[in-house]
Amino acid sequence: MTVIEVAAGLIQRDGRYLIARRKAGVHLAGYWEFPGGKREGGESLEDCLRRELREELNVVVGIPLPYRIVRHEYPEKIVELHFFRCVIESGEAEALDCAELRWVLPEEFNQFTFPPADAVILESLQRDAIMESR
Ligand SMILES: Nc1nc2c([nH]c(=O)n2[C@@H]2O[C@H](COP(=O)(O)OP(=O)(O)OP(=O)(O)O)[C@@H](O)[C@H]2O)c(=O)[nH]1
Ligand SMILES: [Mg+2]
Repeated sequence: MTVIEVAAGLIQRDGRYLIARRKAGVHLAGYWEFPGGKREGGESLEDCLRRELREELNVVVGIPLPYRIVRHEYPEKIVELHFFRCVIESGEAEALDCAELRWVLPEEFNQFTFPPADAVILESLQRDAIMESR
């Protein structure tokens, strides 16, 4: 099975992260996720992320900082998710290509259903928040 490369943004503001709910009719419909999408030919992962965030949210982000890479096998596909930390440089996020948007604290992540691949990232961000509050 071919591996699908995806770039996803951990967009932080005032201790909260921007999460998006996937639209009906797509892979993992209704799940909450970190905005982003598939890399297109010739594009770097950073360029991919910035394009996806423009398309999905109509925002421009500053230089994305690599956070973690997670490879996950779904029954129908293998994804390699490249998570980047970033902040919005201009624009206010709009739900252009998702069902709903929320700014949430790491301690609230458990109230939302994320794709199984995201579990390690959610735990990691929760740990970071605890460390930063010390
Ligand atoms: N964006 C994003 N995708 C994720 C996350 N976790 C996860 O398993 N995925 C999976 O990675 C793939 C990302 O593709 P996508 O559907 O966002 O791709 P895209 O924006 O390019 O849309 P497209 O399907 O219209 O080309 C999906 O199969 C999705 O289920 C996540 O936190 N963020
Ligand atoms: Mg997407």
